[in-house]
Amino acid sequence: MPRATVDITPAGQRPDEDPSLAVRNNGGVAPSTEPAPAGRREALLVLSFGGPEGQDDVLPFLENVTRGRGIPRERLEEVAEHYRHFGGVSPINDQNKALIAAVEKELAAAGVDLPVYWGNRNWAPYVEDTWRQMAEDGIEHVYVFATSAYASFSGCRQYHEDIARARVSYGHDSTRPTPTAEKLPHYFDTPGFVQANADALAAAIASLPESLRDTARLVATAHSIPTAMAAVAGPHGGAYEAELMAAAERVVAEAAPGRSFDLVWQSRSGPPSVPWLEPDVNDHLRVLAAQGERAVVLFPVGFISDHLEVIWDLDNEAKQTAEELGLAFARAATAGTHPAFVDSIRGLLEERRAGGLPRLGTDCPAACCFVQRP
Ligand SMILES: CC1=C(CCC(=O)O)c2cc3nc(cc4[nH]c(cc5[nH]c(cc1n2)c(C)c5CCC(=O)O)c(CCC(=O)O)c4C)C(CCC(=O)O)=C3C
Ligand SMILES: [Fe+2]
Repeated sequence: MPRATVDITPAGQRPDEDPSLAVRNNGGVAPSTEPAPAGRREALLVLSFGGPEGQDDVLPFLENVTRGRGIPRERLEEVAEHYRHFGGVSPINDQNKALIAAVEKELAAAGVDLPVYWGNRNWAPYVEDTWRQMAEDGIEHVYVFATSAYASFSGCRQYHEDIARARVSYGHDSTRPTPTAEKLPHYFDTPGFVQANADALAAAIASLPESLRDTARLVATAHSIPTAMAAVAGPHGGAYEAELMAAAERVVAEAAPGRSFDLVWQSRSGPPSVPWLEPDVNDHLRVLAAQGERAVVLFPVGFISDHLEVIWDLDNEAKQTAEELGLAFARAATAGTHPAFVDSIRGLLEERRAGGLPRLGTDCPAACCFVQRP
């Protein structure tokens, strides 16, 4: 089946025709258009956000996440409470371990002999430590699967920066060369990611009482980001919203053909004076109730696992909002370890190993998603 893509760049234009592409935003390494050289020792790195493993980790973790980001103290204390509610343990680490186990199994079944490593930006195992391990294991080239499917500073560029930092951190005091690396492209439009989300949406619709299934309002959610960040997402701006809209359209076309849906935002942070994408999911539920809607199905297509921002901000907060408004509520699962999603991850890896034209997320113009820090 041909791979569906959304053309974020203008017709016929490759991102690297942009004159700002003197240096690629890919850890300093231009992605190859040749097949992987025979005999090169390669690995897959699952690069993620990281999360605390207990109450003592919560504040140091939050300090790592927000260092230099201008997040008010009150917001941090509020988010700390969300983690404390779950014993200070983020579900994201177990979810990443499960994803890695599923990908390892998938690669083995397909006869792809490639070790899979795990590293994070904000908590152990830190990506710098994983990089050292990979280098010491003799790995020469790393394909990086970031646990975000979309463009934006937070979802793409920051992962490129993590890769660059990890490469340099190993390079200085070692006898072996630091491995080269390439980030795998955005994957919101891969058939497996769409299929996983569509199956989950169909199941969530089916979980409602029969009388509400056909009329329930379908609501896609994603992490809000500052509007200034959204404006510069992708080579030409606006790619975060465009990719999310494209993904949600495909998911609904698959799970509930012909039905309309809304795309709204969750988990806003930052000081109130800084504008973020709106409407917030809770405000949107109020509008829907006022319009006479009786049921909603939320599908968090902006995330790939049911981590804390999903289980707290949707299963607690948004659900409670819906209850207060008398709206029946269902929440679709994220892609998680759905076999179709895992299959598409193998596909992304094999696509890059075969060479060919690198796509957005692998080959990003130098200024892509660049945001001035607060
Ligand atoms: C676009 C996006 C994704 C999706 C892409 C991706 O998945 O990467 C995402 C994912 C996640 N965000 C997460 C957690 C947090 N995000 C924060 C803060 C922020 N997120 C932002 C954006 C995003 N975030 C932004 C613009 C900020 C403001 C600070 C800054 O400009 O960088 C804060 C600080 C407190 C707060 O302000 O909320 C926390 C604790 C977790 C882990 C959950 C768990 O532990 O299970 C995950 C997967
Ligand atoms: Fe976040």
